[in-house]
Amino acid sequence: MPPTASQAAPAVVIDALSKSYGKVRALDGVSLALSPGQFTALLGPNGAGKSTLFQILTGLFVADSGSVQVLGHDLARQPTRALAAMGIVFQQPSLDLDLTVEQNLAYHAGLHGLAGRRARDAIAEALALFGQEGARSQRARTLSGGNRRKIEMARALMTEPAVVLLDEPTQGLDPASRRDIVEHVARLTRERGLCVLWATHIVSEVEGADRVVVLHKGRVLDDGPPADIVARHGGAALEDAFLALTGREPAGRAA
Ligand SMILES: Nc1ncnc2c1ncn2[C@@H]1O[C@H](COP(=O)(O)OP(=O)(O)OP(=O)(O)O)[C@@H](O)[C@H]1O
Repeated sequence: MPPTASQAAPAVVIDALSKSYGKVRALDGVSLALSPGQFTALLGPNGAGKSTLFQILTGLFVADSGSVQVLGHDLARQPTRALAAMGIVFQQPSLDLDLTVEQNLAYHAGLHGLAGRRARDAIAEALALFGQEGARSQRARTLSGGNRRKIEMARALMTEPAVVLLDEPTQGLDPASRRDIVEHVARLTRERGLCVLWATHIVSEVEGADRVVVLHKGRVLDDGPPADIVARHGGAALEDAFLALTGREPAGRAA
């Protein structure tokens, strides 16, 4: 029997990570271990530190202190190996809208040393994961916002990463597209044993996550399955617990 997410060795270990911008402490001693096969939501309001954590995990920023290990590779000492294990979907859309979907993915494949038939196969497989085979020859500009996001996710998965980081990946999408994308990624997490970290401030999209890490003012305030967080902090739903944790009472409870 394969190990469950909680039994498997962590794919990512974040230890006591801190980062300040001048006097603003964006991350204050954040520690997390992320498991394969687990969809972890990093839930925090604006300014919580989510993007700062992602920028450190993706090697764009260096932490003031603390460490990150990805599949046992230290991000500071072995960045190439650590980064090679990760697929990333950035908060800002990043497709070249004047290129076709295939050209966008082929460019990314080339950056990862995939060419010729291997690249074509990887592109076809990645597009199929998100039901986007038919978009292959279309210019990215002609796709809906939701489908552009799916192409970015296909691109992130094309190199078969063990770890997938998504920073507010549903920004600007309508509720139906958001739900569709969350369900897609949750299914792939289970089927492929991915280690997924999904940052968002939208509570409703992560109610079905395996685990929710609540980040506020650079600190982890709670961490666990959504039902456990709700039970610990009261209220009827994750949103109530989130508002209580981050110091903003649910509207119904305001005096
Ligand atoms: N480049 C920067 N220079 C100065 N302060 C910054 C910089 N980037 C972020 N901050 C500050 O660091 C804190 C954490 O910001 P960060 O963008 O990481 O949060 P976030 O949770 O991603 O927010 P959002 O949901 O709004 O994107 C905030 O107080 C923010 O104003």
